Amino acid sequence: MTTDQPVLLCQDLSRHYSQGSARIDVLNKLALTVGRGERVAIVGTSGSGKTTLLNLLGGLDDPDAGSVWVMDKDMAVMGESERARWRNQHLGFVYQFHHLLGEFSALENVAMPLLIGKRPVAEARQRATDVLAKVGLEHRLQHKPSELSGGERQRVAIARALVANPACVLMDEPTGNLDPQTAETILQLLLSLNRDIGTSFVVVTHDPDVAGRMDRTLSLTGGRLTDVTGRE
Ligand SMILES: Nc1ncnc2c1ncn2[C@@H]1O[C@H](COP(=O)(O)OP(=O)(O)OP(=O)(O)O)[C@@H](O)[C@H]1O
Repeated sequence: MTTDQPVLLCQDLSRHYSQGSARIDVLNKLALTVGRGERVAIVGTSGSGKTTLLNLLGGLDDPDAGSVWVMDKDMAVMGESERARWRNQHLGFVYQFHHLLGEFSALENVAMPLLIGKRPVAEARQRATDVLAKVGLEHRLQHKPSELSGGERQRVAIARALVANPACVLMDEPTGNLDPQTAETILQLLLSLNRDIGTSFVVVTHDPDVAGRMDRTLSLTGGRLTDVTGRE
């Protein structure tokens, strides 16, 4: 394994949906390479296929054709459980509806990926405590999601995405539905984690400010990605 190996690599990725007799070709031979520590924004109009792409990258859905490589492995050739393990080990997810488990505390939610990965309970709890402190929630460890604010829940979701030290975090509008100040705090936090740990990001966003703080902006149009970074 070389150090310049991409963390994510897609080739010829295609996905369509059928609606009655109609066929919607959402992704059409799409290509994407995300390097180690690279921050990539994905933008596109509503319905252009951003969620479809994110689901394929995360292995939550299968392409009609083409491949998704995570680190040095082709997701298509893995069995279901091996793929789940690989994903758990190398990818983190921050989706809009953060899917925190309502009956568990912030600490338990964040420790969950490590426990699923069969790490010892004491180690998982310690690591979850440390990561929650990093996102400024050391005083909210025992709160359940319903006892947290929207911004706090989003920070718990980020802590959970980062707890296993993934190579890459896939994010869908990580600052959506947050007030500007909380959004800025969360963005700063993500950028500092990228700087300190070298975690790569793939961020789907409608927010030009978020996109502008990534290394590259790719626009999803006609089922493919085009670089629209356009910096001076
Ligand atoms: N399960 C499905 N069955 C049929 N069509 C679908 C299905 N899921 C998505 N689509 C269609 O595929 C297209 C892409 O959807 P997708 O959710 O990926 O878009 P998006 O870019 O994430 O949109 P938004 O910004 O509005 O969230 C849309 O036209 C949508 O209607």
